[in-house]
Order: sequence, then structure tokens, then C-alpha cells
Amino acid sequence: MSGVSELLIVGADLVGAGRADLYVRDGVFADPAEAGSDVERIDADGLIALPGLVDLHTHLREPGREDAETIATGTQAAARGGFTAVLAMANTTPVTDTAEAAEHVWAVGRREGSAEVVPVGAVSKGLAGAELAELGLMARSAAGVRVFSDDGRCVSDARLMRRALEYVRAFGGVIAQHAQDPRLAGSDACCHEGELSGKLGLPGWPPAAEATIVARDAELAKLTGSRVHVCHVSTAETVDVLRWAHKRGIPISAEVTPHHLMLTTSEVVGYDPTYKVNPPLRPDEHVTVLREALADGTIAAVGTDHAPHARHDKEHAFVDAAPGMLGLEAALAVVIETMVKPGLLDWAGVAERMSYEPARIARLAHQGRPLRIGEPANLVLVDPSARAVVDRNASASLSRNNPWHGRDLPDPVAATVWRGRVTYSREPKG
Ligand SMILES: NC(=O)N[C@@H](CC(=O)O)C(=O)O
Ligand SMILES: [Zn+2]
Ligand SMILES: [Zn+2]
Repeated sequence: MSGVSELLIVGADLVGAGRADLYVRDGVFADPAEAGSDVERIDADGLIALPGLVDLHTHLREPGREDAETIATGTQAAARGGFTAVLAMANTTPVTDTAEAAEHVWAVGRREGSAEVVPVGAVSKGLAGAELAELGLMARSAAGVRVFSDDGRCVSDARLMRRALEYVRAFGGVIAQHAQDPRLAGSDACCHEGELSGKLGLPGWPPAAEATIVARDAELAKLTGSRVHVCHVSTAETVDVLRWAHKRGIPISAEVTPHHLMLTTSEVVGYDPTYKVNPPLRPDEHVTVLREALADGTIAAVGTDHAPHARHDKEHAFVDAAPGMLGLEAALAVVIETMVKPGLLDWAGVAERMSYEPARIARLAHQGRPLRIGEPANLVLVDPSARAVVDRNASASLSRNNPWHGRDLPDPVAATVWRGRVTYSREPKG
């Protein structure tokens, strides 16, 4: 990591604006004409500059499960993935359901983070789904919480969801829903419901358990005039509901994970718990629809759902293993492979789906900004042609539940700059 306050990035492709130099001084972009001759340089010949990526959905596990991930290691993984901000989910121990808890995560992030750490506040106390957490106090805290989620659990009580939406409307907050009707897909559900779940003898997770909650929440967003965001959309049925809601002008946004864009139910055949994730991997036809929905904006953003788990929580029989997989480091690679290569998204589209839109949804003022003089210097330099075989042992994450291990994928992140500071650089610094 470099402590320099000045940096000249030479000859980067600025996507639609040709090749140019970017001069970074005191954490913001300044006029390259003002750069001195002895300033530290990054040669960006052949590299594309995108605004720093923003992840709406990261599990950092601190406080409580520092054996799986910490704020320091999780944000190092983020920097390696090209991210300059992550939304830290509330399902920690203790749960982020008070102003103090949110400020703690925020403060540790400022002290130890390699990216901006934005705490997500819980919707309900202890994620129990019964009583509202301190939404207003979290919003007014130093952490300035705007995104609230019981992620890991669904806010299944419609009345509680309605009250949460009414509450956060006043300060422009959003409720990020883990859409899983617990009566249709209980906590044991772990395989897309269909022929394969029957054959494998795994409890089924039907698409209807997701789509029905999203339809209900769209109606609640309409009723309250308040924003809903749908976490990790996994089915074609949910995409249909989102299209229906958007046609009616309902304020509901959605994200898709890298794994749901690339991996399918067939990974589960070998019962490898690395591929156990919630919601589960789906058949091909869903994956195709998810890609189209991300391309046309029905799904506005990619959210990694980076979910590190310690070995002793993951290495069990499939039904007993903890659900979740790593996502930060390979997210851009997977988006390039599944969206850019097939022509579904261009580089401006990647910037929209992975930086501008997530920053808008989370109401982040200093992220998802154009690479222009006066703007905060958050960017990722992308090498569009490099490839590598993913090695889970080369990860910055403390966990090894990496579904991309052994796969040949794009290796796009050449360097990441957050607030003018180089948080990751592929070239080892001499
Ligand atoms: N995605 C997962 O399978 N697991 C997440 C929780 C969640 O995102 O629902 C986790 O916290 O491990
Ligand atoms: Zn979830
Ligand atoms: Zn999650």
C-alpha cells in the first residue's frame, strides 16, 4: 500500500472520452498540467479506467467471526477486486442493530479498511423479525446508515416490512430484502427445487419463495412510496415481477451476484459444500434471464454477497454446511466473462452496474462519481485481456470457500485507488 498523496496515471482509456492522464492530489482528481515532473507515475498504457467499484452486499464478519474474515482482510479482498466501497451486512455478532454497533463497524473501517466501509443496519432487533431496530438512530449516527437489511433472513412479516419502509422514507433510506418466504423455503432449503433436488435428496428451494416476497414488497413500496432493494435475485420469476413493478413506476431496485450470473445447479451434483449458497444456484435458463435483466437494467447492480466461512463451518455434509461463497476478488472477472465478452454490457455499462448504480442505491456521496477534476479519486485500472487460473490460496480473504478456484478467468484488476491512495497494485512495488 502506498502512502503518496500525489499520483499521475498516464494514458488510461477513459471509456468514451479517449485516452488521457489522470492526476491525483490530496485524494481528488486535479489538472494533469499541474503535476510536477517527479510525481509518482502509473503507466496505464492499454488499461481502462473505471470509477471505483461499489459492493452493495458484503459480509465482513467483524465483529464476532474474525476467524472467517475481518474488516481489514475483507476490504483488502475488496481492493484486489477493484472495489473502493463495500456495504457491510448486519448479520455479525453482535448484530448491527444499534447506532453504537454501526459506528463501531464504521470506525474500524476508517482505521483499518482498504476501502470505504459502509455499515448496513439491521431492520429488526437481533434479526429476529419481530421488532424494528433503531433505524432512526443508526441513520443519524456518524455512520449515516441508509441501507437496512436483515440479510441472511427475510423480513417475512408484511406489517414489519411496511413499518420499516415508512420509517426510512423520511431520510431516503432503503430496505434491502433477502427474499425467501420461510414457509416455502425453510432454513434447511439448499437446492433449487426440481428434478435434481429430488435425485440428490436435498431440501428444495422453489423460485416461488423468492418471487412472492418480491411481489409483496413491490406492493409495499407502492403503498409507502419508500424504496425496496432486492438482494441476490436468483430466478426468472423474480425478474418478471421486477419488470412488472418498474412498468408501474414502483421504487424497487435489485442486484445479482457474480455466482448467479455464471454457475448453475449442476455444480451441486458432487455435493461440494463450496457451492452451497443462499439463494441456491439455479438452472441455465434462469442464468440467461438474469444476464439479460442485468443488461437491460431491470437488475440495476451487481452485488457480490461475499460470504466468507471458516473451514469448520463449511466442511460438512452439504445439508449441514454454512451457505455462502467468496465474491469480491473475482466479481469483475465474472462480469467480464458473462456480460462483456458476449456483448451484453460495454465498459460504460460495467461502470453503471458496478459503481454508479450501487452508489446511488446506497446514497453514497463520494463513490460512483465520474473521473473528473474535483471529484474524489476512486478508480480501478482494468486490464481487459489478462487471464489467470484462480487460486484460492492467493486470496486476501481469510476464508477459502472460493467457487472460482481452479477456473481460468479474466484477471482484470491492475490497480485500485481509493481516496487517492493505491490500495492494490498488481505490480509489486520496488
Ligand atoms: N448468501 C449466503 O449463502 N449466506 C450469507 C447470508 C445471505 O446472504 O443470505 C452469509 O451471511 O453467509
Ligand atoms: Zn441473503
Ligand atoms: Zn448476504
